[in-house]
Amino acid sequence: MTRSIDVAVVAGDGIGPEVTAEGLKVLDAVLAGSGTTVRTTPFDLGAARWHRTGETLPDADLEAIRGHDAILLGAVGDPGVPSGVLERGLLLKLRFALDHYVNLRPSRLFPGVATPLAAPGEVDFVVVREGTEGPYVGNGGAIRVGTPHEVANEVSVNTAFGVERVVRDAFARATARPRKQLTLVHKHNVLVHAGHLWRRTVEAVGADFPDVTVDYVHVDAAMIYLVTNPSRFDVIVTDNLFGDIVTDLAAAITGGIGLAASGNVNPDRTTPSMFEPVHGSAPDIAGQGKADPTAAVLSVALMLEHLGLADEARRIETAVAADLAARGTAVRSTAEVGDALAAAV
Ligand SMILES: NC(=O)C1=CN([C@@H]2O[C@H](COP(=O)(O)OP(=O)(O)OC[C@H]3O[C@@H](n4cnc5c(N)ncnc54)[C@H](O)[C@@H]3O)[C@@H](O)[C@H]2O)C=CC1
Ligand SMILES: CC(C)CC(=O)C(=O)O
Ligand SMILES: [Mg+2]
Repeated sequence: MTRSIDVAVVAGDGIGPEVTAEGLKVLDAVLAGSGTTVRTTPFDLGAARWHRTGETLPDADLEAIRGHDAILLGAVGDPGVPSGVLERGLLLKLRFALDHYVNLRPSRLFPGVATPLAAPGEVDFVVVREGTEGPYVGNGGAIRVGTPHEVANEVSVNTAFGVERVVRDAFARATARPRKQLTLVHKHNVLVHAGHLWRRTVEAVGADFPDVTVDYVHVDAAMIYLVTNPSRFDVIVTDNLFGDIVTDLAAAITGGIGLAASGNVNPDRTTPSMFEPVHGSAPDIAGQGKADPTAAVLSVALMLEHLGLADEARRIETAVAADLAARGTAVRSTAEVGDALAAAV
């Protein structure tokens, strides 16, 4: 029986459209002849739309996106748009409105990939970053702006409901992995209110997962271990801000930000989940055909896995692994990498 999947595409800004084009190329190639067809709908959202109309994510677009099976996003953010307008008004609005409470960010050091680490060992962990709360909710404000007496607050919101559901998801992932180990990363020695909620929640939920070994690392020390002993991590669960920071370092130690994929997942499947590279719009290299599209391609694999197309996801990962192993020091354009991966799947 033929199956059809409907993907909303928000290519966005900077290198977003460049890497997304390669992701879609590989998506088409991997589904060719598979019995699954894909229909993609591009959404004109990002800096160009904002410049033209002043809009970031109007309700009509959000509702149209909601009707798809999944979303593929490139990146948003542009030097010509005030910082935060697109990041909050488009990207975070999508994550919050669609209740993407699990921000899934796998980190794996593929064979043959250069790492800045002296002794990496085997690196294969996943960060389960909370996606709808923390300091990113916009619970803040400023007074006396621009004066020497300015006061600016950005309050981190952590609800028992929100922490419990993401912690439970992280435990479920840990229990399904061979090592069955979960590390809570936080800063409960200082952030005692939020930190203790996270700690108590991990303790309580852990009782339902007796086969999972649990430990705790303060976020500052986690930065040490990610560099000195990343093999110690299997599943990391953490809040929205810490997870954002941890996963850029995780990318850097596993071959660079151009390889790091992510999923903004609604595990309850009441809304379409959204898949995107961990990186941003990289205005410093935009338009030069230099961006590595591998992160976007691996994000397509995460999307296929989420949609129940595990074989196709594995084929993409296998193609990426082979491509990375063969890369050496050759410099290839964005399209050359995409073409090679599309041919390989
Ligand atoms: N998910 C999203 O849409 C995100 C958007 N942003 C936005 O992107 C803009 C730029 O932010 P930055 O802090 O510079 O982060 P960035 O991730 O865009 O770039 C950081 C560094 O990584 C490099 N880089 C990024 N992606 C690459 C790729 N695929 N291949 C090779 N090199 C790559 C860039 O050239 C730059 O040197 C800002 O407007 C920011 O708010 C940042 C992070 C995530
Ligand atoms: C631009 C931020 C809202 C997002 C970000 O840096 C991320 O999700 O990694
Ligand atoms: Mg980030």
